[in-house]
Amino acid sequence: MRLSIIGSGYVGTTVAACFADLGHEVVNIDIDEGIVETINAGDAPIHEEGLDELVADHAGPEGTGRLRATTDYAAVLDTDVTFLCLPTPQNDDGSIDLSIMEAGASHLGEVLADKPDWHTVVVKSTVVPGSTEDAITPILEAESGKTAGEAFGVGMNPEFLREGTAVSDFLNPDKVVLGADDERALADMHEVFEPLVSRADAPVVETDTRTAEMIKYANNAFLAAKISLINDLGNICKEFGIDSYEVADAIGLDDRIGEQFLRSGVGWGGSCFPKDVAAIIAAAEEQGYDPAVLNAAVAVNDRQPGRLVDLLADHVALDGARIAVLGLAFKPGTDDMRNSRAIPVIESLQARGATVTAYDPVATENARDYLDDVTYADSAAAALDGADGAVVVTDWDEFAALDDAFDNMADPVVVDGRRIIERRDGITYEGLTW
Ligand SMILES: NC(=O)C1=CN([C@@H]2O[C@H](COP(=O)(O)OP(=O)(O)OC[C@H]3O[C@@H](n4cnc5c(N)ncnc54)[C@H](O)[C@@H]3O)[C@@H](O)[C@H]2O)C=CC1
Ligand SMILES: O=C(O)[C@H]1O[C@H](OP(=O)(O)OP(=O)(O)OC[C@H]2O[C@@H](n3ccc(=O)[nH]c3=O)[C@H](O)[C@@H]2O)[C@H](O)[C@@H](O)[C@@H]1O
Repeated sequence: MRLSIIGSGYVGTTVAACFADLGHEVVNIDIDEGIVETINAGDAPIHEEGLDELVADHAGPEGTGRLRATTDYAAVLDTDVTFLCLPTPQNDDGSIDLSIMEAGASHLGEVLADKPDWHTVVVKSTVVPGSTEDAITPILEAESGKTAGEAFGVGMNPEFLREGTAVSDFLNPDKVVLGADDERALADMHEVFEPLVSRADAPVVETDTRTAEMIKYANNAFLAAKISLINDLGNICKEFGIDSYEVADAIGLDDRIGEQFLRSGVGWGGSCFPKDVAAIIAAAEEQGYDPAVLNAAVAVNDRQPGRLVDLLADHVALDGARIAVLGLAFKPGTDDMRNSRAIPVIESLQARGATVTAYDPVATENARDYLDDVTYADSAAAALDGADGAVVVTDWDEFAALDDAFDNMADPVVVDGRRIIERRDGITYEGLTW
């Protein structure tokens, strides 16, 4: 099929490259000319394992030609289905900010006015229940002068990929959720996903758009709350001198609990859990419901960075100290700094008079946009050299291999927020929840 993917960020680029790999003809539309040029040169605009290869295979000079990028929305006219993969950030009060989606829908609607035949528009961005029906569809209708269900169809297809493993998550989904209030839109979505579903043998959940929207929030809120619960329990373990990872390993054997997402530590960050939990809380409150568990999940998450710094302060006088921060990205495998726990950790260290030398294998450039007065080291060993203490914020594998580097610290105190460093002789080691 011929697909247009609007937005070439983490989701849009991954989805576009994977659909091209599955045999579709795909055009990526983004307002950022740099991103468009990068894709057309055969390179991935973001750091994701396997993405460079896919973009090179299909958009590069030697590629199949099944993937290209443009800034021109008119490219939609030569396609059958459009996916909206635009950002859905939060307002100051935590509620969803749909303005970018609305702007995208408006451009798309203008173009659809000139489309002679049927077209299906699929909302892939994470949007609160009712957004597709009440906000996006009316804009498409107003700008195109056409009626949804007659000239074009609208569907909602939430995305569950994780950053760092985006390509493999997209190609091996646990489920594919197809939300539509229109039979033809649903049929188009089935046709788009057919090569993926048959290859991955993934279950398909067919539902209406509102339920599809809610499934996405329920999925993220459940996972975020699961981490906050294990963090809460981990904090209790720490008070008792118990290793929360031993406890987590045991409870994870209960199928009803499951072993995944039980890694306690400095908490959840990233571009989605924080904003999505905030958005569904705000949406629930707007309906007059107080989501007590989700509010508690946020409260526990907000406390973990401060607990990490407090633990370091138990061993190191922070005022005037130089602290090494290992890891900046919100999780390993990505250069994404959005809502990284490194931000509150570093700000708290600085507020307490410490200076910070930080190291991350890939996120340093992005970190410069989020943090002030940080010195960036070229390696973990260089960050640790002469430091008065260290905290671990991201569980990059390479930190597990550190050994002699700790010997060069002025004071070898290591507070681990991710359980990646092994206890060893010669260092004072504290785990956040163990
Ligand atoms: N990042 C992730 O792992 C996941 C994100 N999501 C959801 O997917 C949506 C997109 O997220 P990301 O891909 O992370 O966003 P992103 O910020 O990485 O990328 C968005 C892209 O849209 C472009 N853009 C902005 N306005 C535009 C416009 N009017 N027309 C065309 N392009 C425009 C930007 O230049 C950027 O390249 C959000 O709703 C997010 O919650 C869902 C699952 C996973
Ligand atoms: O909606 C989204 O954008 C995505 O949000 C998350 O994916 P992502 O944010 O990329 O990363 P995760 O692997 O879920 O990690 C999120 C945060 O939780 C933390 N985490 C994760 C697992 C765990 O056991 N403990 C823990 O603290 C990570 O360090 C990270 O800061 C979801 O896992 C995806 O299914 C979803 O599509």
